[in-house]
Amino acid sequence: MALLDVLLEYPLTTLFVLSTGLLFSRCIYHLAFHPIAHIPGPFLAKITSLWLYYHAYIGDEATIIHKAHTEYGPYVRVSPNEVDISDADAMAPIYVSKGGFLKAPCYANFDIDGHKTIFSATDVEHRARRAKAVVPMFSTKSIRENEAALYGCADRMVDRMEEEARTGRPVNILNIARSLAVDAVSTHLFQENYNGTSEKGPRLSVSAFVDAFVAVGRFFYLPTKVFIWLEWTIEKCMPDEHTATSMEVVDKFVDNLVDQTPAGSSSYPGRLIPLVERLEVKAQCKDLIFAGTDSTGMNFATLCRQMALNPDKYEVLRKEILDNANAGEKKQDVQALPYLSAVVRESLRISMANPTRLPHVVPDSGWTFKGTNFPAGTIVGCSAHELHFNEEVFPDPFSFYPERWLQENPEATKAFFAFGAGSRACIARNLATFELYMGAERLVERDVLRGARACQEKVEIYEWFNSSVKGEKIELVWEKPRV
Ligand code: HEM
Repeated sequence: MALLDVLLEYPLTTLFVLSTGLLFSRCIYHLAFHPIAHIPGPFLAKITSLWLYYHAYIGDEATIIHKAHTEYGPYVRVSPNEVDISDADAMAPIYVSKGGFLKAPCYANFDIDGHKTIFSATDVEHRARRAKAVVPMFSTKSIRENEAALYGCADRMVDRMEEEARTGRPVNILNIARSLAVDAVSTHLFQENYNGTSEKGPRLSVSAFVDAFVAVGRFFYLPTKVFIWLEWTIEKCMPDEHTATSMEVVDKFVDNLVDQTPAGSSSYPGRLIPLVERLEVKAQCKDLIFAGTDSTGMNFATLCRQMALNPDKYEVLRKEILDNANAGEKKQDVQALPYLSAVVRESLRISMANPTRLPHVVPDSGWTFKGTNFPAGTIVGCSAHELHFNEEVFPDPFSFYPERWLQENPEATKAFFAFGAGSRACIARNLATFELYMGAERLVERDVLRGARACQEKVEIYEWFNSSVKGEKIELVWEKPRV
């Protein structure tokens, strides 16, 4: 009774002592008794998820986790219940075998307008119904049948780059690469060209919309309820005119597209209309505009920048492409050209369009990997940053060196993670790869990159789920403007 009297007499002190005690015992639990207490990691990451939230927010997640791997080895506990694995052998069990582990619940933070998308859905059945309807559009056959329209997009992109190069001012090739990407996605999947390549402004009309989704990556790991609340607060307290305008432009494009698409049409929205309500079809289309514009844009801009930085490699590529163009009956499909293939792969390896972990959940049966136990419910994953910059597999990993792909190299092939892996790997990898090949082919054929110089010494990024280029520019300048 006496203790109770003391506690009631000093309520604030009591509250403080109780909450400190609770917090302390929670830390002890996470450090010593949690089912993954045996996995090493930074002290703060072991006791609280705030460590991961913070590094995701400031955009140095991949770098800081890399440092932790050098200290702790291939498994790093990055939050009380989450492990980052820097071993390519882990890709098969996590992402591939028997459909792989399920995506982690935090993918719900990428839902659009309250709808689960093909990308964000964690439920296999939910995703499968929608994906089955649209997956034929991503086949090589379907892309080949639409080749002429897609090359039209590439030609307009080259015209635009040539026109901007002539000004003698720095040219934001990220903007131009994004315009190719949005045109290719809309032309092929929506059967309606967004026409980004014909825009004249310094920033593509779709860019602020895309960047707003990219910025969701800052909060990727937050519990979804917290995320929704935070997003709402940011929108209300810090409205951004650019983003609002861009959202409106994209909404209008998608509204018209979906409202005018008849059920049974062979386009992407037409295939979804019989299955789900139109509001969801619109959300699925917006998801493609985001996913398709951002990653392909970043990769194509990286390819152009690397060609400008490496004139000797550019000459090798140009010779291969011109020889092929003049080969008459022996002309090969561009995707069979070895040096171009190596340039595309190396750009995908080095671009860091998606640098961080793709988190999945260990199933009820638990998982033992190379003698280490990961209990059911643990979130595990690999990242492109760890796999692509592993110097044992890719010597001098930060250098652009297409030649590393010219010889058979099973270790490098195994570690290639640009599109993820397994059943949830990028649904559009054929389309994205085709865009990179045809864009490069057309640019090099017309010799547009000759004389281009990279303006930035280094392209710095926020290491979010989809990386964001600091300053939103990757610039080249043509010192002797092309005539
Ligand atoms: C070079 C360009 C691209 C790269 C590097 C890329 C990368 C990725 C990666 C890493 C994933 C796996 C994400 C995860 O498991 O969490 C993914 C999934 C996805 N991507 Fe891409 N992507 C590219 C282009 C595209 C394009 C052009 C589109 C749409 C037109 C697209 C649509 C999607 C969708 C819908 C998913 C979810 C697939 C699923 O979960 O079933 N991507 N992409």
